[in-house]
Amino acid sequence: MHLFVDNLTNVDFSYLDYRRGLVGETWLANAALDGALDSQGMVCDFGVVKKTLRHWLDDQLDHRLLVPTRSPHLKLERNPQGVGITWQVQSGEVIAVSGPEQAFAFVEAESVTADSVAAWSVQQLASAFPTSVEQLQLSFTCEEIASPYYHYSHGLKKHEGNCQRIAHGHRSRIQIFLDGERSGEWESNWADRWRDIYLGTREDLQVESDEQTLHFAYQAQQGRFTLAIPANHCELVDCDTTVEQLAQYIAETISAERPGTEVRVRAYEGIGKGAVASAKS
Ligand SMILES: Nc1nc2c(c(=O)[nH]1)N=C([C@H](O)[C@H](O)COP(=O)(O)OP(=O)(O)OP(=O)(O)O)CN2
Repeated sequence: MHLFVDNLTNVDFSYLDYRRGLVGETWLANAALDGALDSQGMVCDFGVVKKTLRHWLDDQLDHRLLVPTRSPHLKLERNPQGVGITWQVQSGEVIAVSGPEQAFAFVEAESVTADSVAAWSVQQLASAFPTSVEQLQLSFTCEEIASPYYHYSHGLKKHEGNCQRIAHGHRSRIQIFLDGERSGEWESNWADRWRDIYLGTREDLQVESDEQTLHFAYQAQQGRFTLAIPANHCELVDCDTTVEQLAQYIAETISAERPGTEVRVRAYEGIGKGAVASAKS
């Protein structure tokens, strides 16, 4: 018998990609199980399926940096403070990240794709279900978005939860209204500007930064985090990168270019949530 659960949960994370660099991403998770019927006449109680998988996905993938451990572009070191990673991008540039172990997911694959992460997750979940479940399948899909969207990575050092991790991210739609009218042109501008971007807070910038490479570091509840990233993969902002403050930043930036226009921004963080901000200069 075959059982399925669509849209189990969504996971927000970043990953290292040879071509794109540091990519913020959001996937929806779907599950399917094969097995015989148990004494309740079920392959497995939906309550058990959803609780088990949501707990594992929230704990092991959500808000982590996914690192493909079989990639030739990776160098990985473990030290008493946690993990240090160096990643070579196709352009020849390098991204270096360090932080506590819990900020990373080490995916045994050559690259991070929806299929490789699903296959690795299924291996990790091998003993999570009763023996009556013969096979588990996971799949990850992207939210269908017909309008512009961007992928960003960031870290919120003041967040008491896992958003404090320096390199986690989202795939998010953006809606921009000028004098009440939706502007596809401005939405496309921001989707291009923030494609695979790191949004860094200026106060986290370190003195060793130069024109080529920006270095960020901070101490948060889970430990010390550092990131060195090519400057052309990064946009610096003077605020924390909560979605409230990013929506305001976008609205004010547009408003400065379009004085006298009422600018309203509806910025999403991942799927189905975000913030609205307005500006007029
Ligand atoms: N009001 C705000 N709350 C939160 C913000 C924010 O900008 N404004 N940001 C975060 C983090 O950036 C986090 O990455 C958001 O991820 P998400 O998975 O959506 O957050 P949750 O863990 O709360 O939700 P789950 O659906 O349970 O994963 C957090 N909060």
